Amino acid sequence: MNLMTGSQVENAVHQQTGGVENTPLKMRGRKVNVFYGPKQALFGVDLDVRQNQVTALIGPSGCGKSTFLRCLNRMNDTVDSARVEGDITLDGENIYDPKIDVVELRARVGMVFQKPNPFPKSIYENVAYGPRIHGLARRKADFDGIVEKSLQRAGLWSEVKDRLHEPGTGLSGGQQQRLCIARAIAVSPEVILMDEPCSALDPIATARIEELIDELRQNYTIVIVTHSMQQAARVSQRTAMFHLGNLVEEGPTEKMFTNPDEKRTRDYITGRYG
Ligand SMILES: Nc1ncnc2c1ncn2[C@@H]1O[C@H](COP(=O)(O)OP(=O)(O)OP(=O)(O)O)[C@@H](O)[C@H]1O
Repeated sequence: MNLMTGSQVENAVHQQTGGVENTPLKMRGRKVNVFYGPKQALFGVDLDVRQNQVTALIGPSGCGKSTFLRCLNRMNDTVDSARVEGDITLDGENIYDPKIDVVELRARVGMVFQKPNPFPKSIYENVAYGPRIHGLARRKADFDGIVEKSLQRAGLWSEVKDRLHEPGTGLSGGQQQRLCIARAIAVSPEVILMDEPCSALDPIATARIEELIDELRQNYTIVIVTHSMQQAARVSQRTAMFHLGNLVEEGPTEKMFTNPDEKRTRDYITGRYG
């Protein structure tokens, strides 16, 4: 884990381009409990996610960050032993309501994983695949437009525009991760969930993704799990601290990193445990 001194945290927070304006609520979790078989992994988590902000989920390994993230687009449905209780809404609508179409939900709430995982297809097809299965385009020109716009937004277009029909797996790790971000963007999501998106990347590729996250929040709402305190401080406007399946506290990132209410948060961000 990366540790920060107090002044490093303050520098990172102050380098942010955006403020902590109170944008509208996008997603809301209330009394969220998650069980894997008999083992409870989350205990009554209440957390709001605000539109056009980056919310960072931090906390020691195994505290439930990824579990909470996966609740937000029902990825836990794919884990046989997982059971989710409580309320989670997207624009006020309960995403666990039986009438919700989960495939459509996952287009609205997209996900980028820890390890870049492009399909074994061309760069173009990696991006065009989602719009095709969701019926978002029919004519080639429309697909071409979506592919270009998504790659532009993911900051990859200029690097790949002359090799769109080469395999996505031939790109560097950082480029593959931006391709995965383009793939998520291609189906016009409202929220993008990122589970440690830089953990497999070198510092230069990481810096590029962090800049991109800051640009993306103009158009999307982002929730990111990270082990890097510098990253949370640099990219997020709000930070939520988890410990042993509980939400310890959440608030504006600047406050969380400079003057948290809870000792557990202070100890974690200053590297006293984790
Ligand atoms: N598929 C699963 N089956 C059983 N237990 C699980 C499963 N996924 C997670 N857990 C357990 O739930 C708890 C929370 O795990 P989770 O992965 O959400 O934590 P985390 O904070 O994201 O951890 P890390 O930082 O190490 O990724 C842990 O005790 C973990 O072992």
